[in-house]
Amino acid sequence: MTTDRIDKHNTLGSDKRVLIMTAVEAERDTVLRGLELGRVQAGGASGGRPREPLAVDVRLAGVGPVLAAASTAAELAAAGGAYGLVISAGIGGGFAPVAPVGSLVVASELIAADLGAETPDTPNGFSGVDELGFGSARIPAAARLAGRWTAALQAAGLPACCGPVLTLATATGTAATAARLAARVPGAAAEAMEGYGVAAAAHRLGLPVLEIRAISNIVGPREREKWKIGEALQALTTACSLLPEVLQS
Ligand SMILES: O=C(O)c1cccc(C(=O)CC[C@H]2O[C@@H](n3cnc4c(=O)[nH]cnc43)[C@H](O)[C@@H]2O)c1
Repeated sequence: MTTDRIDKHNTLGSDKRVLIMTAVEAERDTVLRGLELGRVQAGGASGGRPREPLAVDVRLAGVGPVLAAASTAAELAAAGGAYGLVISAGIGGGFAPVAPVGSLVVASELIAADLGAETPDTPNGFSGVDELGFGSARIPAAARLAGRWTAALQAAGLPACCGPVLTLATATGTAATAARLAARVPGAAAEAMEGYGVAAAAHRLGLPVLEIRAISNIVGPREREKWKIGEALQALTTACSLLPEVLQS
């Protein structure tokens, strides 16, 4: 169902656009800067076949999964089938030791980590909607594109990994919650607040989805003043500059 806009080589159909959703303006501007950098670099590269410019729209989702789903659904509806791929992009918290500050996480799965019920009689004290029989809190990313983006980041010398990215309506602020989430989702790499919402809107229409998070802080006790936002946005710029090569090669 998610392959019809991505051809057998896992490249984007030439008539399809890419929709990138960010929570806030600073992230949107960073993504736009990265895409522009990619364009300039591709123009300057010698040899090889010249590429068509990637048709990308970068839009604001707002903060949190609910706004993100509503905003993405509205963008997709307004575009009437023009999009072939949807990406949630921004900064995020990294789970130690998987994703240190300044690194990048490409989602393997986008997981609504707090969508379920507290169940004091279970080992984790929580049952997700999957266990409760109310659908799924997990949406897989477009696997080959996620792998290709991760490989491109690593080849460019950036610390990057591919793993589950958790979406939460409430950002984690204690070590206890961080430990609970890591136990709930083995291999958890990052958390943010929009990915699953963006993905739910895309998934409804059978569109493939990706999420990228540039790590500004470690998931755990809240120390907002220590977030390395500039470092994370710099990493996000580079990641987005590689996107045309990832999607079009
Ligand atoms: O203050 C700034 O300059 C600034 C620039 C860019 C982004 C921000 C944000 O505050 C973005 C909010 C956005 O960040 C995600 N996020 C980041 N760390 C975490 C976390 O540890 N847990 C959950 N979410 C996190 C989240 O997606 C927010 O929507 C500020």
